[in-house]
Amino acid sequence: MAERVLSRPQKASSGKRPSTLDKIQAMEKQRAERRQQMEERKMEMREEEKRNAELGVIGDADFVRMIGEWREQQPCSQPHVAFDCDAGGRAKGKELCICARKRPMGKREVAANDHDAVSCQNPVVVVHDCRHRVDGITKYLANTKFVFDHAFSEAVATDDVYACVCEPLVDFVARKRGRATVFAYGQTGSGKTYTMCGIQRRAARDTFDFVGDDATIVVGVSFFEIYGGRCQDLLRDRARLQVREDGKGEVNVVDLGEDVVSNSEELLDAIDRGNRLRTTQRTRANDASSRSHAVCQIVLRRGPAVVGKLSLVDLAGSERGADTRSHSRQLRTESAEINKSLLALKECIRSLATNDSHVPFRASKLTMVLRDSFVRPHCRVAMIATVSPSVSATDHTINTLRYADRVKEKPAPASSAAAAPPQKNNENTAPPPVLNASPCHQGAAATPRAADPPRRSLEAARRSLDSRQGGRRGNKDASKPPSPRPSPRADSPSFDDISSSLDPIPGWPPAETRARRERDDRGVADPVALVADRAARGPLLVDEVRPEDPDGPPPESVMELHRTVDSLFEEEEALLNAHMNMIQENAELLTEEGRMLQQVQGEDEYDIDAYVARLDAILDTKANQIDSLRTRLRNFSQKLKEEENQSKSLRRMPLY
Ligand SMILES: Nc1ncnc2c1ncn2[C@@H]1O[C@H](COP(=O)(O)OP(=O)(O)OP(=O)(O)O)[C@@H](O)[C@H]1O
Repeated sequence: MAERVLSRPQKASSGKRPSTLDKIQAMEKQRAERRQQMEERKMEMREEEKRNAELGVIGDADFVRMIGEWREQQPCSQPHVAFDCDAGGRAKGKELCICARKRPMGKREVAANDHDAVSCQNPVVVVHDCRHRVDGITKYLANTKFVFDHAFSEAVATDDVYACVCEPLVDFVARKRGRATVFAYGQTGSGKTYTMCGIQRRAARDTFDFVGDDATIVVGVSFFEIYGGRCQDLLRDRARLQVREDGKGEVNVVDLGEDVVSNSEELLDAIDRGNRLRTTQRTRANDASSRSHAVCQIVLRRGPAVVGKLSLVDLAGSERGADTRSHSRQLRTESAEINKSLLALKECIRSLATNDSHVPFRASKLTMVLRDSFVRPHCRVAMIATVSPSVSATDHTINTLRYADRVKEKPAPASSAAAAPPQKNNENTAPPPVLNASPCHQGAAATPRAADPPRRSLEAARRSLDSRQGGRRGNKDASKPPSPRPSPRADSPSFDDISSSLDPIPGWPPAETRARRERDDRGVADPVALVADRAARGPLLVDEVRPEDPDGPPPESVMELHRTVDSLFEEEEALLNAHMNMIQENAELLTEEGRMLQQVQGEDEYDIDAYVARLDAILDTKANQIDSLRTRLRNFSQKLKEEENQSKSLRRMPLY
C-alpha cells in the first residue's frame, strides 16, 4: 500500500510561491517597521513642539507654517468698497449686504497655544480646519471657502467696517426716509458686541449729521432685548413688553419706551444706558445677555409718523441655539427660541435676497418686531457675521459663515439638487484632495460683475468719514492723508487690552465632531504609504468638499419642538395673567366679604337672606376661578412634559 507522505510547507525560495507562513512573517516585519517609524515620527514631533515652545511659536508649528504657505500663494485682498453706493457715494438700490469680520487672537487663546486658522482675503474667507490623517501623524488642511460682499480681516478697524457697510444705511435712513437694519451674528465671544458698539457710536453721530438742519424731524431711540421669548425694555429697567399685531397687520411693541434726543451725545447716553443694562445682566446672571437678541432702534419722526428707522441688532450667540442637552428647562427653551428666531430671520432675509413677496416674519418674536425691516422697497439689510480666528473654534466659525452664506439664497429644490448638485460659491467644491490649493479668488462671485453699480472705494468712504470726524475734531485730523491700506486705528482699543474677558469656550471641538473627523479619516490609504508620501511631498494642502448640511426645511421633530416651545411661552403668559387676575379679583371679593361681615355682625337690622345669596355667589365665583386656573395649570404642565420629551429625543438642534 502506497504511503502518503505529509510534508511541511516549503520555505519560499526563488521561483517558488511564498507560503502562508512566509506571508505572515513578512506582514509582522512590516508592522514592526511601521510602528517604529511612527514612534520615531512621534518623538520628532515632541522634540519639535519642545523647540517651538522654547522659541515662543504659538500653536502647532506645522499647521501654522502650512497656513502661512497657503496664504503666500493667494492673491492680495481686493480693496473694500462701500456697500450700495453710486459713484457719488449715495446709497443705491441694493437691499442686502452680507459680510464677515474676523477678530484678532485673544490673550487666552494665545495662552492656550491656539493659533489663527482663518484667512480673510476680501471678499473671500477661508477657514483652515487643521486635521490629522488616521495615522495620527500626517497633517493636512481642510479648507472651506466662503465669498461675501466683504471679508474684513482683523486688521480692519470698526470705523472702516462702518464706513463700508453701515454709513450708506444711515444715509439711506436719514435722507431717503428708509428702514435699515444691521445684524451682528456669530458665536459667543466672536466680536458681535464689540462691532455693534462701534457701529452704534458712529451711527449716533452720523444720524444728526445727515438729518442736518431739518427742524421737522425728531430723533428718538428705543432699546429692547428678546430673551427666552420675552421682550424687555432696556431703557425702562427691563420692563416686560407685549408684541401685538393689529388689524392692519402692523406689529406693535406695546409700551416700548422711546427717548427723544436732540443731539448725538444724548443719543449715545441713551444707547450706553441700554448697553449697560444688558451688560450688567450678563455679569450677574452668568452670560445671560449673549442668550438674548438686543435691538437698538434710532427712529426719525415727523409728527407721529415714522419717516426713517435704523435698527442695530446684536443677535444671541449662534452656538447657543444648538444646545438641547442642557438639564435646565429654562436654558433648553431659550435655546429652542434662539434656534427658531435665527431660522426665521434667515428665511426673512432670504425672501429679500430672492425677491420673494412672502416674508415669514410671524415665525418668531424677533422677526415680528423687525417686520418693517423686510418691507420693500424702503428697506436695506446688512449682516455682519463675526468669527473667532482660533483653530479650536473652526466648527463654530464654519457654522456661522455657512449661516451667513445661506441667507443670501434659497436652497435648490430637492429634486433638481439630486439631478445636478448646485455649485455653491462658498463651500469648496474642488475635487478632494488636491495638492496646493488653487487661488481662492477664482470663484465667480469674487469678481465684480460688469452689471454691478459702481462702488465707492473704502478709501473714499474713509475720507468722507474722516472729513466729517475732522469737522468735529478740528481740521488737523481731516487733513491727514489716508493710509494706503486699512489698518487698525490708533483710537481702536488694542485687543490685548480688552481681551482678558475672552472666555475659552469649553468642550471644543465637541466629542461628536471629533468622532466625525475620525470617521471621515477612516478608509484613507495605507498609513505607511502616507508617512512615506508625506516625507516625499511635504505638508498636504487639501481643499475639501464638506458634507452638506440639510439645507431644506428643518426636520419635523425640530419644527414640533419650536411649536411646543411657542405654545409653552403662550401658556406661561396666559397662566401668569390668569393668576394675577385671580389675585386681583380675590382682593376685591375679600374687601366685599369684609364689608358684608361687618354689616352682619355690627348692624341690628340686616338682611341675612341677601348675605347668604351673595356669599353663595362669591364662593361660586371663587370655585370657578380655581377650576379655570387648575385647567390652565394642567395644560401648562402637559406642555412642559411635551417639551421635555421632545428635547430628549433631539440629540442636538441643527444650527441654522
Ligand atoms: N475686532 C476686534 N478687535 C479687537 N478686539 C475685539 C474685536 N472683536 C472682539 N474683540 C474683543 O473680543 C472679546 C469678545 O468680544 P464680544 O464681547 O464683542 O463678543 P460677542 O460675540 O458679543 O460675545 P457674546 O455673544 O458673549 O456677547 C471682547 O474682549 C472684545 O473686546
